[in-house]
Amino acid sequence: MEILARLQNQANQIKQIHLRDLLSQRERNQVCTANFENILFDYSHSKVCQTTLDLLGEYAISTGLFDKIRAMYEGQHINTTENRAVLHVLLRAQESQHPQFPEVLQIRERIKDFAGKVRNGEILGVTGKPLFNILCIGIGGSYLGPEFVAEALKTEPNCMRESIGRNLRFLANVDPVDFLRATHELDPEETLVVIISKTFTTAETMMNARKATAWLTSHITSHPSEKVIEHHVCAVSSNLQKTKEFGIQDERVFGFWDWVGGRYSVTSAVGLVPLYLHYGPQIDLFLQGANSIDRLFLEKANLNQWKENIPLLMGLLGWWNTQFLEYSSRAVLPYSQALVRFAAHIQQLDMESNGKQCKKDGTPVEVSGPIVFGEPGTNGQHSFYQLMHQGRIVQSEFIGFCQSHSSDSEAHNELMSNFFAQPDALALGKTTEELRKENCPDALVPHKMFKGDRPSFSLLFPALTVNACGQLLALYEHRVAVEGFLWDLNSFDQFGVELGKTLATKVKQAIASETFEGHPSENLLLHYINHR
Ligand SMILES: O=P(O)(O)OC[C@H]1O[C@H](O)[C@H](O)[C@@H](O)[C@@H]1O
Repeated sequence: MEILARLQNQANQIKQIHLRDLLSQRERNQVCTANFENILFDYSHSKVCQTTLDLLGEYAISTGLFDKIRAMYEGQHINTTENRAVLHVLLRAQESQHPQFPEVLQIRERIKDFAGKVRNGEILGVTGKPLFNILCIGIGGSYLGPEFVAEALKTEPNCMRESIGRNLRFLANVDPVDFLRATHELDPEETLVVIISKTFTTAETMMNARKATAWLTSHITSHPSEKVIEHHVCAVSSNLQKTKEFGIQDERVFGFWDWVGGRYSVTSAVGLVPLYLHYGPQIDLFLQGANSIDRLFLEKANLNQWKENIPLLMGLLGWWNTQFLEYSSRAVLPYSQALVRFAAHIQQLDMESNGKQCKKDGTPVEVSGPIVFGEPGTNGQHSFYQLMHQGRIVQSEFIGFCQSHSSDSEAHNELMSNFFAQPDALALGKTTEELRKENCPDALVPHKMFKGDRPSFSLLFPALTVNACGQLLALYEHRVAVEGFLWDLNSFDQFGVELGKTLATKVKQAIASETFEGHPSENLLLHYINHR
């Protein structure tokens, strides 16, 4: 029988076996783990057994998954619709034969040198003040990843020390309110604006960039505006022509390459410029962490070792859950307030990569990437976990840390007790018999029972160090790639974001001329004009 049919058979069978029963098999549970540098990946709470794993491995081989992974690292143009390589792994490589690697190192060194000089006061604002504030302007991939990392490291003890007296702000939304919030109480004389845009044409970013330069030059009037921009603005982009046109000197522009996709650009200058400016050389460890997972992912992409390859397992399980068990949504649940912006980054990474309608060859797909959402625990428990326990079945991904950034071990234990309890509650549920034993009134039994059988996996790290933050990033980048490879999608383009942008331009013209007759949104537009 064809492998896909056998997987389908296996899915039909395992759907009949409650997770309670799967979890009662201690030997099975012990097999359902992988460990790398003391990161424990435990997928015993997923709907898989030994046979499922064997079939998933067989499918991975038959579909050329390992070759696809190697092709990515080799720089083959796997982003076929844009004819580009996908080489974000090169950005954190320690060594490489790739012809562009010297350039990668050179930019990295330039960023570190520039950041070091800003931090030690060698580079000052135009009026001679230190540049304590970094205002990053960018959106989508030029914003979400850097913000997740900046937040994750805010309370990491070394980073906390390195960033005393400094401010790192992000401005993404074209909503003028975001501008007000991002610049609130910032002294322009002490502010360095970093304009981050791969294309340097994104409407929101360009509008905010123009506003920010106007904000700087209107406040700092002691010097000509070109001088103010020269001292207070730098850029990250792969479009050096556009940065020049904007008036930014080349030595203040940190480039990257078309083989770095926006949502995969955290370890390019997109993330490195803000992060080195704010946290200093600590960020070396972030790159090392990402690199350690890159090596794991590549080195164990083979027949004998794939069960030790955590990102590959995460991808296989995600694909299995979505394609065969038909769970259409996924919750990313870090038990760490420091990861407050992690889910936002993963939403873009996952949904922009794998939310696709056709395969690489253009044939339509019925199922592709799931809906992704998330929130740190325990906050999420008091919000949407109700649905996860008694409503729809959501593939849940728990991320926890043995040690906290804080020395309050009592509160950390409290947090982590929830991290351990929730996957059990989802999987085991609570039966009517159990409720009756507790003398639950009959009328309440249907409301209080939990069917259970809801799958999850858990990633347990020793601590949210700078290194671990890089590891976490790379784990998710590669799991998304694996799922895309299994579906045979191009996970590296994003044509689905274009139509809305085009229509917005037309609406802007309609608003300017106040002509909406026959417009599909005529009702709303008229209301807007009348009430603005
Ligand atoms: O970095 P930029 O060129 O400004 O692009 C910013 C973002 O906008 C686009 O619309 C895409 O949806 C994202 O993938 C991209 O990261």
